[in-house]
Amino acid sequence: MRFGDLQVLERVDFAVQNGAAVGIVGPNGAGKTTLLNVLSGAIRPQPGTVSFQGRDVTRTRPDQRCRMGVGRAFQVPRPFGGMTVLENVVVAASYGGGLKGARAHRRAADVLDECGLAEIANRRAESLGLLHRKRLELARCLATGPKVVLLDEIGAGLTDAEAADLVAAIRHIRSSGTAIVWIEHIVHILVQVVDRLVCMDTGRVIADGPPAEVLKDAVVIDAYLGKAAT
Ligand SMILES: Nc1ncnc2c1ncn2[C@@H]1O[C@H](COP(=O)(O)OP(=O)(O)OP(=O)(O)O)[C@@H](O)[C@H]1O
Repeated sequence: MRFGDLQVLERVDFAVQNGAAVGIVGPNGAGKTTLLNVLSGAIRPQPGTVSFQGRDVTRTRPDQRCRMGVGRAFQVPRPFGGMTVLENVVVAASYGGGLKGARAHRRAADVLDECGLAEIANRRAESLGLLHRKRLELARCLATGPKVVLLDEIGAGLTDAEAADLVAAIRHIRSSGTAIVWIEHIVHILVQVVDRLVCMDTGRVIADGPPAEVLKDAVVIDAYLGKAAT
């Protein structure tokens, strides 16, 4: 993937198995969000292919990929501010999940429970603080009934207690068989959920494997962890 003269992803070969949980780390500007954009269909790789469950989806629109089971939670949540929390999740269940009427409402109610939002279901999204906005972003993603969720820095800005709740919620998602691809700078949170870590730097995958091994890889320490620690 390139933007003008800027090569943002280069020879990235990346596969996620059914039900797997993969963390993606790397310095700012490494290309992590761009990779999620390619996987979700927001941008088309040039050249390159994206497959989902054995089907080439490179030319499939993001909304169609969502209906197929590719869910996404964005780094900067943008809910429908004038709608309530419940209405936002019903929209996701209906348009992203393809459910109608009572079934969409039932899915939305279940997801609100799962994400700890049931008590504020009738609040307008525009009135929410950061924690609840992040939870709503996750809820909207889950309401689409995904087979894989692409999560972009949903832990950023949360307190330790809030992050612990988030870890529990994401573990629960995983236990239901949904695969997880999670970009996160807060590595100690990430490794509580994932069993594989991919480190990117300047558009390339520089390490890919069990978290304990990736975190002590000299190349990863030099490109990412060393800089993060200083
Ligand atoms: N639409 C775009 N047009 C031009 N350049 C872009 C575009 N999107 C991303 N970039 C550039 O691509 C590079 C990778 O950006 P990307 O957001 O994928 O990095 P990242 O690893 O997710 O970073 P961060 O950890 O800061 O979120 C950056 O140099 C960014 O400025």
